[in-house]
Order: sequence, then C-alpha cells, then structure tokens
Amino acid sequence: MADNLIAPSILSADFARLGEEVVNVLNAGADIVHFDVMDNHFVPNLTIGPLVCEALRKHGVTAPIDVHLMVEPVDRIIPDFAQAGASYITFHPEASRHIDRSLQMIRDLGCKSGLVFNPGTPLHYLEHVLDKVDMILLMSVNPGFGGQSFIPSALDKLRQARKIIDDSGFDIRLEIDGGVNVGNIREIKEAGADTFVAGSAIFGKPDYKKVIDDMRAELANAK
Ligand SMILES: O=C(CO)[C@H](O)[C@H](O)COP(=O)(O)O
Ligand SMILES: [Fe+2]
Repeated sequence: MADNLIAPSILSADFARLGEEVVNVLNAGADIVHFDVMDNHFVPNLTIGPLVCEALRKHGVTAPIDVHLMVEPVDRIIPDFAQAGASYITFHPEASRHIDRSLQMIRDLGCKSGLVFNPGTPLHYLEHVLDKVDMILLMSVNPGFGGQSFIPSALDKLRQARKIIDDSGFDIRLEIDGGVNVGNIREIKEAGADTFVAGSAIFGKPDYKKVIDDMRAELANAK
C-alpha cells in the first residue's frame, strides 16, 4: 500500500492567519493540505473558494492541495480550482449529474480526481468509473462541520473500499475524513486507509508537530 499521508483540514485553522497556519502545519510534518469547500447548499455551511487556494499558492505553499468540494453543482467550479493550483479535486457523486464527465474534466485539467462518500452513500457509484479515480474519500462524519465524532461504521466501509481498490489493480488513494485523532488513527489505518484528514485534532492543539508525530507513531504500530 502507498505511504501514509497526513492531511490537516484547514477548516479548523485560524482563518485570520491562514497562510501562516498552513506553513506552520507543513513545517510540523504534514504531507498535504486538505481544503474544505462548502456552499451553504449541498452542506449547511459556507467556507472558502478558488481565490483562497490561489492565495496559498502565492504565499509559497508548494505541498499538494487536496480540494474537497462540498458544492452542487460541481462542474462550474472545477476549472477555477484547477487554475488556482489544486492538486486533488474530489466531489460527492450526489452533487454531479454526470460523474464520469466531472472526473474526466478534473484529469483533463491536470489534477487528480476523486469521489467522496458520505456515511450513508453506497460505494456502488465506483462501479463504472474506477479507471477515472485517483482518490476515494470516505466521510466518517456527515459533511459540513469540523469537530464531529468519528462514525464507527466507516471502518467496515474502509475495508470494503480497500478490497475494491486492491482487486482493481489501479493506483488509488483511500482517504478518511472526519473525527480522526491520535486515539483512533491506528484502527483506521488497519481498516485500509492511507490518507488521513484531521482538522480539530491538529489545529485544536498548540503543538502541531507533537500531534502529527504522535499520529505517525500510531501508524507505525498498525498491523
Ligand atoms: O470535510 C470536512 C467536514 O465536512 C472536514 O474535512 C472534516 O470534518 C475535518 O474536521 P475534523 O477532523 O475536525 O472532523
Ligand atoms: Fe473534508
């Protein structure tokens, strides 16, 4: 399986000092930046858009930016994020009328593509598009807010998604998002995840490096 990636969700960062927060968390050992885009329509919250992604690039951020779109529709905003410097662009299948077209659009624009599954959304959306997916993102909370508790049924879903990926032979990352912390990251890894989003668990503590180091120690002990 691919290397473990730790992806702090900047939803829980101090937005008044966002550039500094992102630099700090990367210097603390984070691998990629998880960027939550909410539209107050697909989810009941409103966050940040392509201008902020572009501003982070202008601020000197070179790490991959993992854009999690919680917007509907998705096709209109995908090119703007590609232009703004997104590395991954993932979206929820319920938010696109034509998921094959949206996935292909992301790749045609030079980004890595992904589908996001809410806790209640079945994995069957993957059936005919696995060859167009670089990332499967499983939500372990209902989307819209940081700081929620991990929903345990996500572990079984991770095992199912891991099997789908391994059986496919494609190079696809398996990301988990919601309620991830030092105390549960090991069993999440053991269930099959390789990319770990954590917002409040990292930005809610004063020492980002300690949290990330503790997460890596837990990951190293996973079976
Ligand atoms: O997509 C999200 C919410 O919709 C966030 O990425 C997620 O909630 C991360 O926050 P936390 O680690 O605090 O749960
Ligand atoms: Fe997210």
